[in-house]
Amino acid sequence: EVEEEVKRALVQFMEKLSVGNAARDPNWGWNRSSDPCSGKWVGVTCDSRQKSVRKIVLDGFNLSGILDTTSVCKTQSLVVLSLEENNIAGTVSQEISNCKQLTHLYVGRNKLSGNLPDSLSKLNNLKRLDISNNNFSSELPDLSRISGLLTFFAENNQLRGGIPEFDFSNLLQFNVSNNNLSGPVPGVNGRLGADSFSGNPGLCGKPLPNACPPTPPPIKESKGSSTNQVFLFSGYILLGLFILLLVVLKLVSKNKQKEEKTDVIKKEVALDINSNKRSSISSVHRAGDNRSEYSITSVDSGAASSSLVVLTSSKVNKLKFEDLLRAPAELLGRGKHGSLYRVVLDDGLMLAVKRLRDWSISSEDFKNRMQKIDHVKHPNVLPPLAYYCSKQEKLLVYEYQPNGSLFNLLHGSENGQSFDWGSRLRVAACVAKALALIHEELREDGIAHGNLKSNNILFNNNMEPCISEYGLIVTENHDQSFLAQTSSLKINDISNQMCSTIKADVYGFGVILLELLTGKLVQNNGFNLATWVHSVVREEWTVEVFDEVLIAEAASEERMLKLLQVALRCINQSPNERPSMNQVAVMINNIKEEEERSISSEAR
Ligand SMILES: Nc1ncnc2c1ncn2[C@@H]1O[C@H](COP(=O)(O)OP(=O)(O)OP(=O)(O)O)[C@@H](O)[C@H]1O
Repeated sequence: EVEEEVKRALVQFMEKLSVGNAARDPNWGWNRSSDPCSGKWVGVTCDSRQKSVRKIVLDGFNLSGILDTTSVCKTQSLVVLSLEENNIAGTVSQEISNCKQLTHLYVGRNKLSGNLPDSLSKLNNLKRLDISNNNFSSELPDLSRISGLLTFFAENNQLRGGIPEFDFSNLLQFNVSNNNLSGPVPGVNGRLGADSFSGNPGLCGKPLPNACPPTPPPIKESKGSSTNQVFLFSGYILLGLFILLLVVLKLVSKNKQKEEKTDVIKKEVALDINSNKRSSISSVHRAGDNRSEYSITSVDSGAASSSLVVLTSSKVNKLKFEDLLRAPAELLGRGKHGSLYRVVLDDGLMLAVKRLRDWSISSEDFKNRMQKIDHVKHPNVLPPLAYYCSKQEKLLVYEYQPNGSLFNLLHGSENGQSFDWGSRLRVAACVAKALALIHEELREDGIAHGNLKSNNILFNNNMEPCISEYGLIVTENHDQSFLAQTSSLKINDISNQMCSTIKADVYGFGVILLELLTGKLVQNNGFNLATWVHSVVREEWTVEVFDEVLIAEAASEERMLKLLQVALRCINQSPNERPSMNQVAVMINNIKEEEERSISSEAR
């Protein structure tokens, strides 16, 4: 039975919600004399033990009272609260954050009003949020911390203020049209159309037709929102300083010419970057050498500890730090370890600049690591083009890949519809080979990928998959054995740690195979892909796991099963049982060749 206190709160919630409604039929429930679970209250779903309420779904019941958030969130086990299409008034109060487990909150098509509470941002399990078609009139809460949010509907309210930065990389649907929002639309990376933002006279910028007026350089900004803008605006400041620099330089060089002939020119200019700290930028340029280095050094410390270093890729050997800062930057997303910006250079070359955060690595180690990472050359590996490293800031520059990620292809608007079996097998084979190479090349340096997931597999101009963001901060994936193991490892046990990072990559690759085979998200509403596949296979309903799209195209069940076997070996709970990426690459290549043979024999 449900706890008495929770039951009492639910009865109160309903009393307020249905005030003014005619008496309900006798099967309505929602009274103190029956239990929400065993008493079958209308709209209530409980867990299998009938002990806790999991869902309340009361859509279209003509409820016309007010929403008592405090009472309903006494039910902390609540996962779904859906009250759409009623006439409910009142506000959503701060106490909504007590509903910690909520994954779905639907209150659209009601008469709710007032402020949206900041505490909404604490619902970090939230996947779907619908507050559309109400009278909410506050600013949008900052939901960027909810990285798993898939849909957000807030259209047809009176919301005002700017749009906070959302994590658009996972968002499948987003709508804030017909409100009073203003300011620039944050970078949506072509994932959303104008419809998502229309009907807000004060909004501007892509994908809306009206461009934003030129932005003035920042005056003193409040701390929270300033860091990203500093990155954008420091470009303008720098441009001014750069012109100044040229003038100064001309004067200085005139004097110096007489003294000595040197092929090294050193320039120094003070600039104000990041939180008003005085820093200086110096550039060293060697005649006849196409490598350029730019250093930002703190005036306070005076230590020459940081620089923008262009790596061996020929594409940007003339890239200058100024070019990077001057160019407009658009936020593409915020991952666990930093933000990603798209920067368009004057010559049209598009770069993706990753601004790393919270990585406690010394500048020396960081530089060494970048040099090593630069050695990996493979058509299916995306190397960084340049990096920048100072005490406060670490940037990595990649070429922008316009064709999106494997995650987008599988779970984006098309849901993998046009991603056929042959292509999926090819992607699996290419990625396996490239990952095997990364392991081979970097094993001795103690570097593995560290964060392998479908978001980090990008498609280049030729729609070839490329492994990106390797060798950075090691991220925990859902490989529990890895977590358990690393936490018990001694810190100095480097080779062991290395081994488990490599095995964690194999696990990550196994999960990518599962995504390719099932078309399902890795995590969704408490759903875990690996656990689900295991349970389906255990029940011997194996064919049920495959993506409907693959079944519909009559892909070879035999070969899908073979690939599934490889995936299951990769996600083996015990890391030592997992194959090496070399072995995986061979197994997948065999499956691919088998597929190609069968296609050519069918064609005959
Ligand atoms: N070079 C690139 N070109 C185009 N898109 C990119 C590039 N690098 C990453 N992306 C895409 O931009 C989005 C944001 O990238 P970001 O690296 O910030 O997120 P993430 O990979 O999910 O996070 P993290 O790696 O920090 O865990 C992702 O959807 C990713 O697929």
